[in-house]
Amino acid sequence: MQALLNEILDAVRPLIGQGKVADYIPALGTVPANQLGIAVYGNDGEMYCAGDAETPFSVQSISKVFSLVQAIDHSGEAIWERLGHEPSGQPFNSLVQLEFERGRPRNPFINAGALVICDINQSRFAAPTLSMRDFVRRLSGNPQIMIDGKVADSEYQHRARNAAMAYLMQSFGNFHNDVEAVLRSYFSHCALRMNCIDLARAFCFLANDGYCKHSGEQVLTRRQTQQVNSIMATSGLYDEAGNFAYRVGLPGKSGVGGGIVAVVPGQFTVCVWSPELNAAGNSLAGMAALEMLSARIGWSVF
Ligand SMILES: NC(=O)CC[C@H](N)C(=O)O
Repeated sequence: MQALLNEILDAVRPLIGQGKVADYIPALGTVPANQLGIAVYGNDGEMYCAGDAETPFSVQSISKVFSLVQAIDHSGEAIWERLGHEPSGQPFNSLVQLEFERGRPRNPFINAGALVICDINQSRFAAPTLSMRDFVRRLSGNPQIMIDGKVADSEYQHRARNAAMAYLMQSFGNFHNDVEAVLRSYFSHCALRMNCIDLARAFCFLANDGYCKHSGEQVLTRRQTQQVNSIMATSGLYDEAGNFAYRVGLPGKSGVGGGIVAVVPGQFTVCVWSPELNAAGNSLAGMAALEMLSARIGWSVF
């Protein structure tokens, strides 16, 4: 495995230069593009990593999985009255579908859906940002994980599009808390700084029937775990979810910080990171690395 990871990173490194680091959030635009890391964490507790696997980055939309899991844990099936679990076929920050569908987002992994999930959690937690930070610290086994205040502030300064979505949903009666407060929570989740090792560990319960070994927590039931993985498989990479299923064949979740996490149910979690994105907002070299890994090991769930 170790040799394979080194080989894959060498093979995909030449792709760096062909994508574009996200700069619509100015604090992300300054991240050096020339970085590439990968971590594979087995259910047996073995960790393999290569490249910049220990360099923290902004998890961005990968946090949408943690928010969804918190919402399922604390609000249960009722959350699906507020949003769906259908792929959107639209960019992650699209507004058009939201108006047509009367303020009910297609799924929890596009921005509108994640904002509704944060609104649901805002009603449940006295301190949503701290609850989230502590949740990921437990899941990853790393008590040093922090929220990058500069990134969160930068996102809040440039919140027009996310704010538009939230206010549109409020106009349809699908938003219950103060919009600005929920936006703050959402941005602080996105601004969590974690590295590939942290994320591979934090997602391991999704490869292990909902049980997180190192924290001793049954995070989700077996059935809920299958459901979250199914939404990752159909919607985790926005309008590129089909391409990801075709090329990688695993439940996955990406973020505009350049991270992608993928789950091999019953076996492994993988996190790959490289900041340059393709046109859909997914890590360009990261996709290629996961495709090679899944092809070489025959990991597709399909
Ligand atoms: N796809 C992403 O990672 C988007 C998250 C980002 N914080 C946003 O709201 O635009």
